[in-house]
Amino acid sequence: MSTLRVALVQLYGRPTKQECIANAISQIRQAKDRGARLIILPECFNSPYSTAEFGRHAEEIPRGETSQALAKVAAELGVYLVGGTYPEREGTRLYNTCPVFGPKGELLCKYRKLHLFDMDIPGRCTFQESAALTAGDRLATFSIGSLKIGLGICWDKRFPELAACYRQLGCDMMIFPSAFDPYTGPLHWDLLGRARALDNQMFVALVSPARDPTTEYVAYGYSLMCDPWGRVLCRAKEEQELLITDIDLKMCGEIKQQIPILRQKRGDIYELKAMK
Ligand SMILES: O=C(O)CCC(=O)C(=O)O
Repeated sequence: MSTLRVALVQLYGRPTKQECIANAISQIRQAKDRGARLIILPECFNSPYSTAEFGRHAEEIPRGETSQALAKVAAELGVYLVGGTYPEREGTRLYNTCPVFGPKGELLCKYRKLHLFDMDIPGRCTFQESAALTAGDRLATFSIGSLKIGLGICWDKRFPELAACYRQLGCDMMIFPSAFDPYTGPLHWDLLGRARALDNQMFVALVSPARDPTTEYVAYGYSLMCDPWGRVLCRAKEEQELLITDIDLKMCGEIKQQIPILRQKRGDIYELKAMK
């Protein structure tokens, strides 16, 4: 496999969970029709992005209705499906979780957001995910052929150590289902995606909900894919959009030869270690 066709599915929220799922599935089918093998949904795609709503929308993963619907469509279409994120319930705890389904509908892995989004920019954006959610406690990867992919969620991309740990584990791509806001979006979205890609010489996909000014939390939009050179390969606008891109996997090996920074790390002076 030297190229991989990837779909970044930027979705509007819908009034009910069932309508959100139906909208996602219709876009997933279109992505498959356009040849995508890896399909990625945005953060919190089946629920309003609101600490007051997470509990009402939460479900067990993979037993809940969203996971069942995604597993079914992944198996029917034979695709790799990164199920964006949705609120997960386990016992009394809630998590912001990204499940990944394989082409047989199997759950390949699930990742729970490690760094919770607690931001306070007065008059611009205040959000306290930690008031409702528990943070995850481990990394998660899956592979498509020889391509190893690491998962993070939105705020996680602000932590360069996380992407660097995935790099150490051999990942050549990171996927961040995300939902930046219209204040930090223009300032940091591209920059963080490009920086994580360039630092680690990997592809980086950021997938956002579409922008809807009528919702309590307004998402930025502008889903994008960066290549290992730190270039933006493709970028959505603000509306719902299905973004399809072919990534050239040879690029990962080439840049590592040409700019061999990963081999030049000074393990005798500093060290980075993934604990789990
Ligand atoms: O990092 C930001 O500016 C926004 C983060 C966010 O929206 C999230 O983690 O869901």
